[in-house]
Amino acid sequence: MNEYSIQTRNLNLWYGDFQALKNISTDILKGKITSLIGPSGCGKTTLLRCFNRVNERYGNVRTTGEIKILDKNIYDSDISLIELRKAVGMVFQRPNPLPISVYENIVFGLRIHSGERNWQKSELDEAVESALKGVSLWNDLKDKLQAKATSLLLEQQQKLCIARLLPLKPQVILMDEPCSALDADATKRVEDLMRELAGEYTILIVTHNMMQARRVSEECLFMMLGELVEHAPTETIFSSPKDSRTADYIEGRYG
Ligand SMILES: Nc1ncnc2c1ncn2[C@@H]1O[C@H](COP(=O)(O)OP(=O)(O)OP(=O)(O)O)[C@@H](O)[C@H]1O
Repeated sequence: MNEYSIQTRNLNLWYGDFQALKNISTDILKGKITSLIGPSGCGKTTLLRCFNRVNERYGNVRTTGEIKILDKNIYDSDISLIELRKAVGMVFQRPNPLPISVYENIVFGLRIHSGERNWQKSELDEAVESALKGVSLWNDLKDKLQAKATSLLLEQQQKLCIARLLPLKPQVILMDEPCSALDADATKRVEDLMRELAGEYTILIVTHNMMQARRVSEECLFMMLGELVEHAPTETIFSSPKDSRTADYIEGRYG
C-alpha cells in the first residue's frame, strides 16, 4: 500500500503570466497532518487548491506537471472532478455552512453526490449522527439538528464544515487557515479535533501561525516565492532547518 496520499512532480502554476508555483515535487504522508507555511503570497493556498483542482475556477490558470492522489494523476482527462472533490474535502478560513439546518448541511453532500438514489431516513439519520460524533459535536447538537447552521457558535460552525465532509469518506481534508476566525480556546479544540481525525484522514493545513504548525503537524512544508524550499518533519524544520531561508523565516526575520 502506498504510504503517500498526495505526490506532486514538477508542478507549476501560472495565473496569467505570473508563475505562482515553481516546479514543486513532494510526497505527502498518508494519515498525517502536514502544514504549509511561508511568507504571505508564497503560494500556500494556491498549492492547497491544486489538490482538489479548484484553482481552475479562475479562468486564467494554467498548470503543468503531475499530482497523484489515490495513485492517479488528477490532471488526467478521465478524472471525474466530482469524485476528486469527494475524495479531497476542503475547509476554509471562515466557516461557510449553508444557511439551512445542521441536519441538512450534513446530508447535502450525500444527496448531491448520489444521483437518483433515494436515501432512507434511517440512513441519513445514521450519517448525521456518525458525522457529528466524528467531530465531537453530537452531544452539543443532537437536540439542535433542525437549528439553522449559521446560528451556531463559530467553533461549532467550523466543526460542522468538517463534519459534512465525512459522509463522503474523503481521503484528504484540506484546511486553509481553519482557525483564523476562532479565539484561542476554540482554536485549541479544533486542533484537538484535527489530531483525532489524523490517521483516518490525511490533513493538509495552511497556517500563518508557526506555533500552530508546530503544535499540530507532524510534517511541514516551507514555501517561498512559489518554491518549495524545505519539506521535513516539523521538529526538524523548527529545530534544525537545512535551508537558511527556512531558518530566517522561523526566526521571524521576514513576514
Ligand atoms: N486568482 C488569482 N489571480 C492572480 N493572482 C493570484 C490569484 N490568487 C493568488 N494570486 C497570486 O499568487 C501568489 C500566491 O498566492 P497565494 O494566495 O497562493 O499565497 P499564500 O501563500 O496563500 O498567501 P497568504 O499567506 O497571504 O494567504 C500571490 O502573489 C497572489 O497575489
